[in-house]
Amino acid sequence: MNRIAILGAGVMGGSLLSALLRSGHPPADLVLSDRMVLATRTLAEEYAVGVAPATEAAAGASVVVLAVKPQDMSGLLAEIHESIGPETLVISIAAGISTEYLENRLPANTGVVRVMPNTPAQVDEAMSVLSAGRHCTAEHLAQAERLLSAFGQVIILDEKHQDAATAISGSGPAYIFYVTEAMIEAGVLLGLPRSTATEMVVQTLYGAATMIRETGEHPSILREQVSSPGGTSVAALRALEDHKVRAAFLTAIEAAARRSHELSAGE
Ligand SMILES: NC(=O)C1=CN([C@@H]2O[C@H](COP(=O)(O)OP(=O)(O)OC[C@H]3O[C@@H](n4cnc5c(N)ncnc54)[C@H](OP(=O)(O)O)[C@@H]3O)[C@@H](O)[C@H]2O)C=CC1
Ligand SMILES: O=C(O)[C@@H]1CCC=N1
Repeated sequence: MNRIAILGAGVMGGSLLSALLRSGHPPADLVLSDRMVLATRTLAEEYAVGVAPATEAAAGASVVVLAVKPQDMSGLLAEIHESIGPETLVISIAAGISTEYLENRLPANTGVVRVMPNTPAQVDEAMSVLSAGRHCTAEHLAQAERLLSAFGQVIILDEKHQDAATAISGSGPAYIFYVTEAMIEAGVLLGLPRSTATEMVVQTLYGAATMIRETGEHPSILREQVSSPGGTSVAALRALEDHKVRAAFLTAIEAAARRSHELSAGE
């Protein structure tokens, strides 16, 4: 039995579903469940996968992916408790929800892996950070790693780092999209057509990210290469320093990690 049940068919559940299909999982091995029955049916029809109530989906699965909001997790765990078999691997992608929280609400000795993925899973460029629960075997962890590395990079970390991972890579795409919006807006302010500004910004982000990855250079070296003495870049960077943009990023990412920690307490 290789069935994977995805419980929660929202943004992330849908992203994981499409990523798993692209990576070669047969549609017959995937089943989706969500309390929004109509939306689930639409998604299931689009991808030709099965749809079932959470209890039924979980009962027939070797891997159960929990993709509901942290605030909905305890209700879902109560619902599926009886459906989790001794061999079932439970993978949770919920921000802030610890493996201990999950283990305390699942049958004794259930293998649990906590994962923080991100939406670039939609384009096979996810960053997924995995942490093993107490009863997770080496085979469980390898299984989770295989599943997630099909649509991006995987790092295995001690669970104490999950709030940081959530703040950096889980929420990270939101910060990058925000910076992208701001740069496009600046282009429009300078009189460029929006579509032209968008093309310039997107290619610049893509090129800069590719340079960081391919050169292996520290970003500060790459930034210095752009900053000609007495030139335009250094004038802009001074304005960013004046507006404390670096400090704003530190504060913002600390706030995200704090929020992840609060979610673990059910707040
Ligand atoms: N979005 C992101 O970038 C990332 C999200 N995550 C995590 O993924 C999880 C899902 O987030 P996201 O996809 O954004 O949220 P969404 O709200 O888009 O999706 C969650 C879905 O689960 C449904 N749901 C709630 N309770 C149940 C239940 N008991 N049974 C079945 N379905 C249920 C919700 O229904 P309803 O709409 O009625 O509430 C909703 O459709 C969260 O825990 C989040 O922390 C992790 C990494 C990145
Ligand atoms: O904003 C959130 O809570 C989720 C978790 C990480 C990304 N999105």
